[in-house]
Amino acid sequence: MACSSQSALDYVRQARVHLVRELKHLSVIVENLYQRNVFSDEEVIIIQEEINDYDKTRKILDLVMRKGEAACYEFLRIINMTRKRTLGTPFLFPYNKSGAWTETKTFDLHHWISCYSFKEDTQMDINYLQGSRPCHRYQAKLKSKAGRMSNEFWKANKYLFDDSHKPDLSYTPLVLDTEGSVSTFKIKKSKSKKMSRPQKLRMYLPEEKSEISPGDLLKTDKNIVLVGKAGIGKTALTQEMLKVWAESDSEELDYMFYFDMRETTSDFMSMSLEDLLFSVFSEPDEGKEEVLADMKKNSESVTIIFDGITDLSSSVVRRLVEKDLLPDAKIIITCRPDDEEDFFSWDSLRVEVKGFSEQSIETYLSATLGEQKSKVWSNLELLTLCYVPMYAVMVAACFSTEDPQPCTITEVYISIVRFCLQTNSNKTKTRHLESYINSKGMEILSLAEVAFQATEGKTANLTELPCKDSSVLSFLKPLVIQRNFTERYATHAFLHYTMQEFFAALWLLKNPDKAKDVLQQCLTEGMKHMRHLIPFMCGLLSEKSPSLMKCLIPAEELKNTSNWFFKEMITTFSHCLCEQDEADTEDSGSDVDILFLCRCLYESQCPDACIYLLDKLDYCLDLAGESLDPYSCYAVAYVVTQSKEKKIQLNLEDVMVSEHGMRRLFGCLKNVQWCDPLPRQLWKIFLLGEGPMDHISLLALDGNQLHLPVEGKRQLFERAVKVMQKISTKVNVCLYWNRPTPVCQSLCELLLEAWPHINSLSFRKTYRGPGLQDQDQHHGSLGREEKGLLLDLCLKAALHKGESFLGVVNALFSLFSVENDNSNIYLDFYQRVESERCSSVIPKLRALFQSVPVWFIDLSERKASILLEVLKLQSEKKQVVLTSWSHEDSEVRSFLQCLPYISQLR
Ligand SMILES: Nc1ncnc2c1ncn2[C@@H]1O[C@H](COP(=O)(O)OP(=O)(O)OP(=O)(O)O)[C@@H](O)[C@H]1O
Repeated sequence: MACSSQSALDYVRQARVHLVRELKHLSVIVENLYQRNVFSDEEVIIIQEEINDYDKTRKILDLVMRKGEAACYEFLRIINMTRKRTLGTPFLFPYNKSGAWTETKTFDLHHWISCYSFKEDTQMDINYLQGSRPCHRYQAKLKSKAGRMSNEFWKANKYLFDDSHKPDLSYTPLVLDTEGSVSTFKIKKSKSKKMSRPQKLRMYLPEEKSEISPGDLLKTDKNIVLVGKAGIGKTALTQEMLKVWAESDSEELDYMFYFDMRETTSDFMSMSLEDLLFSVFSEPDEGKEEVLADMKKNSESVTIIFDGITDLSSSVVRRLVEKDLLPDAKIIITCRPDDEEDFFSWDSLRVEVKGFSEQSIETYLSATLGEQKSKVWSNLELLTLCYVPMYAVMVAACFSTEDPQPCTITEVYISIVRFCLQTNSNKTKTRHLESYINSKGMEILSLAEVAFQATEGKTANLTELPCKDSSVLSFLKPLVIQRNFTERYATHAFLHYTMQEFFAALWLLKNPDKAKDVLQQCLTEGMKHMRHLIPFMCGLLSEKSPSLMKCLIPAEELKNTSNWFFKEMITTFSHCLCEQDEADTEDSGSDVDILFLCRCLYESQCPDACIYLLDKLDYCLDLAGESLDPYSCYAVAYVVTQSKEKKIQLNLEDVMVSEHGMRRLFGCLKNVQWCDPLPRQLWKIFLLGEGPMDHISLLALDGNQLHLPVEGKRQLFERAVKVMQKISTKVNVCLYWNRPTPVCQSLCELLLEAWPHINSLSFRKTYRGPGLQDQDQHHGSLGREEKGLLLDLCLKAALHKGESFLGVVNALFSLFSVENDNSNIYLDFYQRVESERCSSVIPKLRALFQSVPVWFIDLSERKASILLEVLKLQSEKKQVVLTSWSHEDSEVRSFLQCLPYISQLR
């Protein structure tokens, strides 16, 4: 290696003979030398006047060497920084396998320049021109076009979102698989045990194996085939590559072109390279020939993207792909799996675009929906549907609108179908879409038919493809099924199973005679999966649905079907619900429950059908034990809200609801009977729910009352304390006993901590004890349980509350409304202290008992010895009123011992 003290002049001189032969892009070298003030204007002219490149090179070298050491050093720097262009392609063979220089006649200028040891100087930041000015200007033009195209691509779908919720759409990482071969589209017939529906749906989510970014793909110098299903993100990926390139600040002179083959294929047929690059994409503002020549000479600096290629019928595209034109250019093509065949033998990197991983779906939904994300996130069907980015856009767009516009699941699917058709009809304007759907009616309905047959046959593989129309194919992906080692067959499947169910429902509406059978099938063990078609049928029958249906099935036919369908469905399913109730089995096998019916009716948006169902259910919706995602809450709230004249009885025992769902349910509570145990159920849901809940609204709903059971999870009571501490007004606490039991420790702790925030305490018993009715016991005499609770609390206060004990006990007495009867409760308290052997607190009781002016005692019920102990504790004699007498001698004797402490006896 040369050392830094090495003379630049000598270094150039030694290589002069090779440089004269090899140097390329002389204009670049001259321009850089001129910029660095090595050459003057006159010298540049002198060089340009030389006739051929050989003479030009000699002139440059001679002039530089004549100018001495500094000029040669500058020359070497320029060669070093522009070596890719000025030294041409490097030779590899002068080195042996271990990298040592071998005797050879060829002098490698790349090696030569890399051996010169440059000073650690500031020139690193200087921009050296890599090509002529027109080339650099053209590169800048292409970069600005690439940036613009990418921006326009991401903006194009913004119109789908509500004006108030327009998100900034941008690239979200896609799962890119470079390991798979064509066979990744194969699926093996699994003999493993049956999977549940959630398991099956989760299978759609691709797993991220190794993260590959668009930037990584740009860096590889291989050609690339991006293969993926319709709407999976191939164009988005190429647009992101354009953006990354446009924003890169590398000094390299390179060029990038993008062609949307769906838009331009027909024009490409007989085009020249120049026309393709300059006329179709972008024309240089100056030096057209020079730019084209530069690209031809340095074809490794050209990248061309052909997006959505279906064949190689255009000769210019074929010649580029086959390396007949621009042999070192990097060609990137995107195609759907069906069209990949033409590129099997192409020397390229195959990248399968697999869509969004679960993580990316979350990122995408957070970016587009923010907090509203939970509406989609909690619904596995919709969540897994979003692995196809084109579907994710529509899901996000549908849910981006806030209430009062309800969005049913069917509406989301209809929007997706319309969006796919629009994209596939070569971006037909929305206003032309209707006629496009009309013209494709046959194809769409034939797809619906195969969807129905497959669903009925419990398979996702479509036995036969209805047609090869692209509008139909955009919902499908090709599959190769491996029957055994030797046998395979090609088929198709929907991009998502729920899409198949949607189309199957569509077919049923075209063939309503079959719908009755399907309703019956839903109730059988073997065919219960058919129930997933019913909500879609209801949604498609809805008069509010966007106009997909009217393009496919005459409105009259739909009306005829809806006239009987909802009633038939409710009768069939509610009958099955009654049978379940009678059999009282948890698992009837049909999986049709009230929640399912509510979902169907929400999809239908049909108030009459809701009333029909409520009537069948006696206006009672029992949702006990259900887990209600936000969508289910929308559905329940919708059904309840339809009952304007009669209030609904709602059972929410042990129901799980998210905060978002709760907000929905709140809206319908005015139509619900507000009585036990609903308030307690709601408080339980609120306090045990995840995420922040709107406690203020719940308190406001019911006279500032907080309802709590006397037994429950610790978290329930801990959160209740926090709620009470947070709000400024005191709350009215209502405690529920649903069996005769002491209250749990956590409740005691709550009351001892939160009593300053409690305005009143009331008690309700929801059990029927001997001689007891359902009770609502407010102030007044205490029942056994309440008294037990009060004494527990007083004892705990005595044990743990130190100085503040008196204040706490008095506050508790007043909360339990026992002022008028206090002497009895004091005796009870003393008795409890003794029985618990807490003698250490007895001295504390003196101050408490001091305030009692008269002691009342019923000797038929209480031992006189207790009175004696209590009287002894006090420093002065007290009045005693004896309300009943004991006939036991020992009691009489005990009482006589009290006399010295009594001032007056009545
Ligand atoms: N990585 C991504 N990040 C965010 N949105 C994406 C992404 N990929 C795709 N999308 C969204 O999905 C829509 C469809 O994607 P795209 O056009 O890239 O699909 P495609 O694979 O090229 O489909 P086709 O085969 O029909 O051409 C895009 O308009 C874009 O809104």
